[in-house]
Amino acid sequence: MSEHWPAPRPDGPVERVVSLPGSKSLTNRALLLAAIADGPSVVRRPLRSRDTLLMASALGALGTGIDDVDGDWAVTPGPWDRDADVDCGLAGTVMRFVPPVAGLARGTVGFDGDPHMRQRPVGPMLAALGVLGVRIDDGGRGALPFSVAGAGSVAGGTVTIDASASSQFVSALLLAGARYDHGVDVRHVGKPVPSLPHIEMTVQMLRRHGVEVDDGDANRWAVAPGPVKAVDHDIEPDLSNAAPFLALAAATGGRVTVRDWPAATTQPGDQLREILALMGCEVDLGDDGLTVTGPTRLTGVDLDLHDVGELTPAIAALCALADSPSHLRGVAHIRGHETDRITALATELGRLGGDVTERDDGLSISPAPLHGGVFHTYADHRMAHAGVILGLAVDGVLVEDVATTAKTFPDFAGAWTLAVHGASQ
Ligand SMILES: O=C(O)C1=C[C@@H](OP(=O)(O)O)[C@@H](O)[C@H](O)C1
Ligand SMILES: C=C(OP(=O)(O)O)C(=O)O
Repeated sequence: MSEHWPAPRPDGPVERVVSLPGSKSLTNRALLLAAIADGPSVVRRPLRSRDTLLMASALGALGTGIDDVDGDWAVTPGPWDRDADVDCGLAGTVMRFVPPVAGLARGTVGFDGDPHMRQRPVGPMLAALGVLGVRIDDGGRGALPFSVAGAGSVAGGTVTIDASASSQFVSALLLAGARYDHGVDVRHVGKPVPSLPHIEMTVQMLRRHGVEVDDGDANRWAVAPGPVKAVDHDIEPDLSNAAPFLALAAATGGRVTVRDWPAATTQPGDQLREILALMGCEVDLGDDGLTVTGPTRLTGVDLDLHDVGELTPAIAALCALADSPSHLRGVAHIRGHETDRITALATELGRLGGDVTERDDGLSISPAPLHGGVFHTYADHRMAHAGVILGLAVDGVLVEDVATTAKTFPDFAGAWTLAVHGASQ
């Protein structure tokens, strides 16, 4: 795979039916809950990508049995009785979800990751864990690398946290909370918590495991102490990774069906239905899956993406192809994602001729003639998605390091080429 990948450009409207790999967020929650459950269980149709393999390795290093059975993952909780090292890679879910359960291990668990992972926010969560009784050594940095001195049990209780930098701080404490002696009662104080659907996903999955969660008040989540019942999970397709494939219909005036789109889901990617409709697409959720039919011209949108920040790169790319201005707001927190996505999008869209204004909490994008060139991706899978979307409508877009998509999508370049050109290419 060359470092600068020529994004495939179709000859005309694309009509395609695609099946997509499983959800990163559902797979990593399912693995973690299976590992702290009261018996063995199976995670069916899991995503196997860098982020989920890192989660499986982390839980395996602690002492969990994770076996491949016909493509599914059979998980057997084991005695967490050893020291371990956890590589977080660039996976927020590994850096945030594993430390709270590492406190339940008997041993010292070290955490580190990719160079950029040391910049991603985790300090408020480490401080909250300290209050709950987990011993952390982070050298006062509030960032990777750090270690957790697992004592075999965690007291738990009430804690106040500013989770405005990432919803994953809250999800992480809730996922572990039932196994703490007193449960957890998490109260958020600060600017609004982003990505609330992901917290709802955590709450729903905990309830499936028989865990009692009180989320009746805004900015407060309480998990009662008790066993985490072993239950099997069927992983839905990753609806956020559906964004470029649905954009293929939107940008070419074609028609794309994503199979197995769930009728009801907590995945924030489900909001693509509403967003693409606002941009002028026809959207139909039926028995075959979700079908999006693109318009002759895309309309710009004014959107608060606070709840669905991870969709911003793909939507920004579509906005750059629209024939009226767009304003994407409410996503200051995505500056702490795989890269500073606001600056990265403004820089890279601008480099290809886009008319983009960077705001503190988002981007304004106006119609402008685009041209080819290198689209830098900053080790960010969703920047690569933005690049290939632009390449649908602009000749000569070269996506840097398309392999970075392996974070959440195995062989994305292959799947994308097939989606754009069909089986004959
Ligand atoms: O809990 C999760 O699985 C996620 C929560 C969100 O994180 P932030 O709240 O940090 O945006 C999202 O962007 C990320 O891709 C996955
Ligand atoms: C923000 C993202 O990932 P992470 O789970 O690493 O935070 C993402 O996938 O867009």
